[in-house]
Amino acid sequence: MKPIKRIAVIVSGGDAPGINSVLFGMISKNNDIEIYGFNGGYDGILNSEPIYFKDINLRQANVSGNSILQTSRSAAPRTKEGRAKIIKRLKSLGIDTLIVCGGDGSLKAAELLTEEGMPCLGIPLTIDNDIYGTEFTIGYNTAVKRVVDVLYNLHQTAHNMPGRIFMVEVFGGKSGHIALAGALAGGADIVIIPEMTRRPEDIASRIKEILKSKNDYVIIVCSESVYDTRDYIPGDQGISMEIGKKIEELIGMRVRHSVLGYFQRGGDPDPADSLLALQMGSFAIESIKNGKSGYMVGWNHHRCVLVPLSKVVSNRKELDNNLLKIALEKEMIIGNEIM
Ligand SMILES: Nc1ncnc2c1ncn2[C@@H]1O[C@H](COP(=O)(O)OP(=O)(O)OP(=O)(O)O)[C@@H](O)[C@H]1O
Ligand SMILES: O=P(O)(O)OC[C@H]1O[C@](O)(CO)[C@@H](O)[C@@H]1O
Repeated sequence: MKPIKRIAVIVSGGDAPGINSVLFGMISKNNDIEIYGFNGGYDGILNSEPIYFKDINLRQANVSGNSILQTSRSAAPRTKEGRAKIIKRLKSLGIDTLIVCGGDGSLKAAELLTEEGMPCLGIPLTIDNDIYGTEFTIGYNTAVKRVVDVLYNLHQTAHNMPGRIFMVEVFGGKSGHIALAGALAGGADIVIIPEMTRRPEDIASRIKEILKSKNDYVIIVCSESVYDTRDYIPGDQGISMEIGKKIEELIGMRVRHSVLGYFQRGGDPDPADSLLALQMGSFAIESIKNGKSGYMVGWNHHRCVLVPLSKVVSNRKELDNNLLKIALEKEMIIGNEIM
């Protein structure tokens, strides 16, 4: 087997806390391998010069959410011609393997590049946690913590001025992982997620029930993508306002809103994400040394594993069953699973 000398790393799609820790994990195993990075995702391969990582003090950067490598959404990998340009550029620099840190779209591109002649390895990095083959994605735990921090504060103002209804809209793309975990950990009363149906009438009657029995307040967590009349477009915000309006009409009470938005994606990583990222970065290098490509590094049963990229991109990740069961038992979800 030909010894691997040069690896390039990119971050692609939405950023997530923990990028620097992935790099830190890679460098500590650097031995006989040169590691380069490109700023700006797939576009960066075409438009920028590689950065050699040995020159950078990663120890300090490890704890920061201000990433050494910037990310982007780019058009190039979506066409065969674009991918051919990316492969040509990487080969001209003598790169043996490309490591792609990103979400499902980025990993799809990595799968296609591998098929077309550029060996790639994927690392699941997205706050949404919506990637098949891994229990957690890098950035997810930090994003859930952001939601929970807000809910803790909300409980206090809600307690101080009782009798009110609060609605918090959270990120998560087309999945409800952040909303479900955030709502449970943050003690919300109701959670609205894209995987389950939600009739405003049912939500309204549950709100009335809670206000009557507890006599204090109601906190609702709503996923950003729960549109019924059209498809969700990444970055869309405001569906909670629409649902809130319907609830107001049904109950005759005001719904008070907070749309969390990008605040959930920025900031320093929590230790859980730093440690996950460090291990995935280190494992990726180890795997490349063992001649692996065409895989994603996943996290299952407390350890890193390799999952074929083809499997990752052709399957949908289910919600955590235990969390879903608890939310249903507590009547935080009023609806049925969407098939
Ligand atoms: N079907 C596809 N084929 C080829 N390349 C793709 C495809 N989908 C996405 N990509 C590439 O991956 C990049 C990132 O994809 P996308 O914007 O969907 O984010 P992501 O990686 O899914 O992360 P996140 O959902 O967390 O933002 C795109 O800008 C594009 O370059
Ligand atoms: O930064 P953009 O392109 O507006 O995308 C926002 C989307 O990206 C994500 O943060 C995932 O990276 C989603 O949670 C969110 O809907």
